[in-house]
Amino acid sequence: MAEEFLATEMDTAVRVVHLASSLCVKVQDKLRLPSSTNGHVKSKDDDSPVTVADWGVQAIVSWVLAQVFGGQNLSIVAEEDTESLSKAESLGLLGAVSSAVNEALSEASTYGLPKPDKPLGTTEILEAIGRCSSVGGPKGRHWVLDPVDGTLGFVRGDQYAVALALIENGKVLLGVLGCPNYPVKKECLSNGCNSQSGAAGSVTKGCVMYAKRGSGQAWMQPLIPGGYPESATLLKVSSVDDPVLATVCEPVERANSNHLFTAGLTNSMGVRKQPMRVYSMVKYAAIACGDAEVFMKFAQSSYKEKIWDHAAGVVIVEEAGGVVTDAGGRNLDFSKGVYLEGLDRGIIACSGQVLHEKIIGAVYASWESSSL
Ligand SMILES: Nc1ncnc2c1ncn2[C@@H]1O[C@H](COP(=O)(O)OS(=O)(=O)O)[C@@H](OP(=O)(O)O)[C@H]1O
Ligand SMILES: [Mg+2]
Ligand SMILES: [Mg+2]
Ligand SMILES: [Mg+2]
Repeated sequence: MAEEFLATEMDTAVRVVHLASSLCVKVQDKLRLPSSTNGHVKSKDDDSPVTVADWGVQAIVSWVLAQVFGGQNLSIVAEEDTESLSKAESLGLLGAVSSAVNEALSEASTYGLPKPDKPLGTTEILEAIGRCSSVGGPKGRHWVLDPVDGTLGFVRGDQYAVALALIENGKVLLGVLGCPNYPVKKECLSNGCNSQSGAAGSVTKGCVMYAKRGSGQAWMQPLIPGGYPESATLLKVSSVDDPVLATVCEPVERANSNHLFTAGLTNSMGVRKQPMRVYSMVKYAAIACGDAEVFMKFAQSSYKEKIWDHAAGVVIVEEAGGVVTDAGGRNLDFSKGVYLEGLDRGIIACSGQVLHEKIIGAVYASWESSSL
C-alpha cells in the first residue's frame, strides 16, 4: 500500500514539536526561579526578547529535520540567527543553550526521534541554528519555524507556542503548534492561572495541535512530561456565529495590534465580551479548538508580518473548519519569502464564514474613521 501523503513529514514534525515543547517547559520553569540571573534572556536590536529556549528549539528542530530528511536540500525558514550567540561575550549563553539542547536530545528516542551518538558540540549547535536561514519563496519545499512565538509571554510565565509548518510551492501543507501552557479552562488563557498540574499529577495544561492541508481534520494531543502520547482528539471550531456571543482574541501588546481599532470594530458589531488578550499563536489554537471565535491583528502599517508567525496557525484553523484571510478577505500569501507580502491591513481568523463576512464588512465600515 502506498504510504500516506506526507506521513513522515507530519509524524516527524509532531514529535519534534513535543520534544521542543518539553525543552521550553524546562527553560520557562528555570526563568521562574527567584535565583534566575536572567542570563537566559537577551534583547534583540528591536528590543524584543530572545531566550535560551528560542535558540534551543531552533537547534533541535533543525538537527532532527536534517537527520530525518537529510541536510543537503533542506530549506528551513526560521526566526533566530546565530549572530549574537556567536559573540565572545555570549559564551555563558551558548553554554546554557548547549545544555538545554543536549538535555532535550538525550530524550529524543522516547519521542521516537533520532538521537545523537554523543552530545552535540557548540559548533554543531551553531551550525544547526544557522542552517535555518532560508528565505523561502514560491518554489519548492520550505520548513517554517517560529521556535518560540510569543517570547514576551514566555518570559512572563504566560502563553507561548512552538510553531512548525511545511510550505510547498507557496502553499502551507501542514502545521504543528506546541502550546505548553494551553489550559483546560479557557478563562486561564488570558490570565495565566499558573498551576502546573491537578490532583495526583494529572495534566491540566499543555497540548500539541496539528493539521494537514486538505484533510478536513485538525488534531490535538496532550503534552505529557517525558514522552509521546498515545492518543489524539479531533478539533472542531465553535458553532457560534452571533457576534453578541463571540469571544474575540488579540495580541496583548498595543504595539503589536491596534486595540482601539478592534474595540471600535467589535463594538459596532455588537460584541459584548471583553477581548481575550493572549500572547502568541495560541490565539489560532483557541479558534481551532472552539475556545474563541475570532482572532484579529492589526499591526502598524510600517510592520510586515512574517510567515513563521502565521503558517502553522492558519492551516490548523482552516482544517478545523475556520476561515483566515487578510482584512480584504484574501488568503494569506506564503509564497513571497519571509514576509506576508501584499497583506491588506490586518489578519482575521474566524470560526466560520458567517462571522468572517460580518467582520470583513465591519472593517470596511470602520476603516475610514480610523487613523491606522
Ligand atoms: N511591531 C510589531 N507589530 C506586530 N507584530 C510584531 C511587532 N514586532 C514583533 N511582532 C511579532 O509579533 C509576534 C508576537 O505576536 P503576539 O500576537 O504574541 O503579540 S503579543 O505579545 O501578544 O502582543 C512576535 O513573535 P515572537 O518574536 O516569535 O514572539 C513578532 O514576530
Ligand atoms: Mg513569532
Ligand atoms: Mg519567535
Ligand atoms: Mg521574536
